[in-house]
Amino acid sequence: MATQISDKKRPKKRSRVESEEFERINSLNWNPTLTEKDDAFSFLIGSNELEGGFLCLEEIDESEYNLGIAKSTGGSEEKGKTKPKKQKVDTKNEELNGEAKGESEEQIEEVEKETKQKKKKKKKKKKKDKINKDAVNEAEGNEELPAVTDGNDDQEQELIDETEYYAWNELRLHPLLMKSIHALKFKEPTPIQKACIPAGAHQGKDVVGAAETGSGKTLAFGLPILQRLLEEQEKAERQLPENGELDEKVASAGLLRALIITPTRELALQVTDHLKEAARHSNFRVVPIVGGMSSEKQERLLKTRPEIVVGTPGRLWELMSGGDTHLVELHSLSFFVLDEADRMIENGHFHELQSIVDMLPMASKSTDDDSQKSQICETVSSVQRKKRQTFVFSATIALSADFRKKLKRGSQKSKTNDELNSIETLSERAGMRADAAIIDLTNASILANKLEESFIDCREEDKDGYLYYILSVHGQGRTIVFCTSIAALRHISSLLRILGVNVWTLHAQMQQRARLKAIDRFRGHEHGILIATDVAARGLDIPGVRTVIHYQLPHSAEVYVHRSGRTARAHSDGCSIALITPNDTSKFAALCKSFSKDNFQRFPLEMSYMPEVMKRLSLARQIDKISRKDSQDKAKKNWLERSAELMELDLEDNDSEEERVNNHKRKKATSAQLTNLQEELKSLLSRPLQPKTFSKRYLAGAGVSPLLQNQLEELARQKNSNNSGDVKRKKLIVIGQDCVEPLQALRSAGPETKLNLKDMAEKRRDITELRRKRKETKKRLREQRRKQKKKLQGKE
Ligand SMILES: Nc1ncnc2c1ncn2[C@@H]1O[C@H](COP(=O)(O)OP(=O)(O)OP(=O)(O)O)[C@@H](O)[C@H]1O
Repeated sequence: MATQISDKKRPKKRSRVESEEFERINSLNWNPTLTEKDDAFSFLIGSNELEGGFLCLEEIDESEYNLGIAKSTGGSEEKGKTKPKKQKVDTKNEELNGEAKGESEEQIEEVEKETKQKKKKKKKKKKKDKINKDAVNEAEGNEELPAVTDGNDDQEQELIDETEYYAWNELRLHPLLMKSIHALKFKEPTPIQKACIPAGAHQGKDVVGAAETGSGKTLAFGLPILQRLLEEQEKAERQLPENGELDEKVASAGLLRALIITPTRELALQVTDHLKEAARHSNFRVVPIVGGMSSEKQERLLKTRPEIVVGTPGRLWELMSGGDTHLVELHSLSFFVLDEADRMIENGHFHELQSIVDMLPMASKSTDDDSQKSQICETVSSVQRKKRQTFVFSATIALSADFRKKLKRGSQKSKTNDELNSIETLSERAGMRADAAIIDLTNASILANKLEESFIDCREEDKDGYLYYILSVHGQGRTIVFCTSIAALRHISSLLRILGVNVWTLHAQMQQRARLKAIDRFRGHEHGILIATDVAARGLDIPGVRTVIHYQLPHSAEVYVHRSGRTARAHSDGCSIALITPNDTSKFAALCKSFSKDNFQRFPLEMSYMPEVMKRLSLARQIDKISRKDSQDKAKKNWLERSAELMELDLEDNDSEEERVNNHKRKKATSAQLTNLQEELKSLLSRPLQPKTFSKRYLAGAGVSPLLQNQLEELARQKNSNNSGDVKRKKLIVIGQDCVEPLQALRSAGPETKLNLKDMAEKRRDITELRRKRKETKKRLREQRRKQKKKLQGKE
């Protein structure tokens, strides 16, 4: 019957998408038990609620959301039953589709009418948004911004198997957000997203979130923010008169709704991009405010009054203290986020952050009377003036102090300013409520699940050799090499470049433009190598990073976790290799202790490569030394000449004729030596790195043809499968430049590479004891000698 009426009443020329949607509506199960009084959609939501096991919702009109997504609701049992159905994504039709579920024909007509009206309204708004977005685009220097689409765009209508996205349904996200999630092809929410979205988006709670690196924390706070903003927007629209005049006001209000603070500029830009992706089907604008870029440009960006601002504390505070109107109108702020919160309380960020936090209106102040004072706020309905939510996220919160326990105990006593340098006091000052949801998904080791860790113990002077070995023998996939100091970074990047290894560098003393360029280039190269300081340790999300090398150990366990977390992100795996010198052993043991690790794997090395590695390295070091000396001399000379010029002095050449000749000769000899060294190295580098001899255990794949390489690999596979029952027999693996990436080498290595950390700790204790005894003996001997000397002197 439904089909007949719809056929009669609707114009015959109907779009394919529309007719598909109506077929789908008509094919839905009719629930005859529903009375007119019942909420038309409650049976849909209700089932979802039961299956999802959610708590009551706060301030949410459920019938407005989840409708497009609800078609596959019914919980896990229904999951299997639902036929995978390919359909075009079209938000408007989804709305229509969802709202029409379980309705009579008249209701369908009504819905159609309503949809048309909505379409009209949205068109108007779209025009407005386009103007706003264009302004942002212009201010960002034509930086690409996703266009606001209404879902009618043909290119957007990809075929999507929505049943694949079933796991998202429980989270009841707005259809526009689901549309972005489809576009991002995120089939299911990550555990931290699953846990944070109900608390943050539906219960309106403050959230403290801890989960491993690369686990999707950005969307765990980003989606709740966008969900609530979309809800508010729709509520406001519903409450406004049909003519749409006030609608325009709401759209143009342009209040700051969410302020997200990150510790590094790169992370702020990345979070911005990520949120822009998620918000691409809404009209909310996300803008980055970071140091190292023109403040005028950023002020222009803020003039477009974006709803979401992501920034670093320094630049944000600079603009806030300068009185930027958009940033200081904080009464409208509904979300305050501290990403990588534990880094924020460290030196260098803390004071600006503290000042920003102090600017936030306190909960009591942000009530109605306060906002009534603001003229702008009056144009926005009260739905936009809810309590501010605070989100505090990091992979390593649980490592740093007893923040979690304190929050659980509700020990929220106010502290003095001096004591503010801890996450809990900072969050408290930011207005975090005592009933915040604490979501800690970190395991005992804190480290990412799919991360394989290893180490190489070596002498300080051999570090460069091992680094070159890993990069040249296993140079597969993207690699980040972490240094603690910029001097070390300069040293190894220079050596590696001389050795013909193409590397990019990233450190805090670089200009922002160069920093971003380095990341971009690294991102664009499948086997790229980035040498970085800890400025790249946190948050940087570059897909395909297969290996992280700790050239120097970091100062803290947190930094180790974040550095290693640049690999094995989202659903991928990866490995980390730490280069440990005798000086590092106690630091390393302490690190292992903080991760509750009992054994660690030694990275498998084919030592027969080392003579060739060291030969090349020795030449590179000599070349580096000569070039460095030469450039230092030139810099010194330039400085002298410049200073003399400034002081209008003539530089006298005091060298005698003989000295000048000798200098000239020396220079000529050095230059000849440099040329010889370069020639020698060039000839070595022209052939692939070869092992000195074939090892019993490994066959070297370097320098062999792909065919032979395949044959050797096949042979190795056969050998390994024959040996599978005999664990103790060493495996045969093939390593080579075109073959084995570090993770694979690590996985193929035998059990002998496992290092028991308890044994290591015992050995260390023995060594310490030995040193102590030696010291004591020396002291005793010294004492004896002194006494003997005294005796002798007395006799004399
Ligand atoms: N539901 C999802 N399914 C698949 N991939 C996802 C999902 N959510 C996020 N991602 C992707 O996972 C990667 C890591 O996400 P994100 O940067 O948010 O992690 P993080 O937990 O903040 O990491 P870190 O602690 O290192 O900052 C990103 O590339 C992101 O696009």
